[in-house]
Amino acid sequence: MTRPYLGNPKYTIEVLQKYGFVFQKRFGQNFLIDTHVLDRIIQASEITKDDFVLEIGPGIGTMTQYLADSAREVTAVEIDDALIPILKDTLKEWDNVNVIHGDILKTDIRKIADEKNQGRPIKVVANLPYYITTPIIMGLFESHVPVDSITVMVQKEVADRMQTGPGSKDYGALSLAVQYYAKPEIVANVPPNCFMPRPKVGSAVIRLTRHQNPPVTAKDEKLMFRIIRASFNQRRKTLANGLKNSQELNYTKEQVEAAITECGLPLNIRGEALTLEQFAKLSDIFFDMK
Ligand SMILES: C[S@@+](CC[C@H](N)C(=O)[O-])C[C@H]1O[C@@H](n2cnc3c(N)ncnc32)[C@H](O)[C@@H]1O
Repeated sequence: MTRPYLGNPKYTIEVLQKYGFVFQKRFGQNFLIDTHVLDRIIQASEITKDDFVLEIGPGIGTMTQYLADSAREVTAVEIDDALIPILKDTLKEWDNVNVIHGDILKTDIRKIADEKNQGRPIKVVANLPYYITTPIIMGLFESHVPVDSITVMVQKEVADRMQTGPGSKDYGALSLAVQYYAKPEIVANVPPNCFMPRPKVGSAVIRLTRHQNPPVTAKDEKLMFRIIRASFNQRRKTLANGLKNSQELNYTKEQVEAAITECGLPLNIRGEALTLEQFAKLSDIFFDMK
């Protein structure tokens, strides 16, 4: 039989009306209603029939249907109680989908990867709830869950921040953190009319392909990220001032200035001018001072 695919405004409205569904702003609910965008996400994620896919926030199951067609198996984690019976209905024709009712930030993703994919790297695909984009992505990287790639719809501005390099106004702690763990590539810009309801901001699909090994090695990864955060905390200040005034670090003015000089950088340089390599070098200098 022909499966009842969602992914266009007519079927989406039919499902919403059938269940009397009310959108919850607090859950960042903007459902995709454009088949071209769905095709582009599936294509960019390069899913094959060997892959296990984790979807975050399936909504009414629109993208889940596409993922289930392409992947070996899909697990989708959805927080909203009201969507669980809807997903049961819209996904009933697919036997390779498992829906977990819960909060992704409290979900043991490593356990899912172990049970469903024997601990091998999984693919993550999602139209993310924008209010928790950064904790979701950083949580996936920092917890060292085996992940091959993350292909996600995010706010356009956030996608730009993830992809950009030194010197740009968008460059910051998020750019460096993402680029330490993965290679970012914006694969589509998506206007508000591709969603129901329409978000107030533009969106973009970004693919983050996990590095086998980070592009730089720092003696203490956590220290390097504390230094990065401190450097961007006060954007208009120099790197030296950011580091001196940081609550997270505990270095004297003399130590900070000595480290910056040893790194071969001028004392008036700003954090946004440094590459990941330079932050790693600076972090090692501080590490050796202890
Ligand atoms: C932007 S919508 C995407 C819905 C669907 N994937 C689509 O593209 O049409 C985000 C989804 O994430 C769900 N969500 C929000 N916060 C969540 C959380 N903490 N854990 C799991 N799902 C969440 C929302 O209820 C919603 O279904």
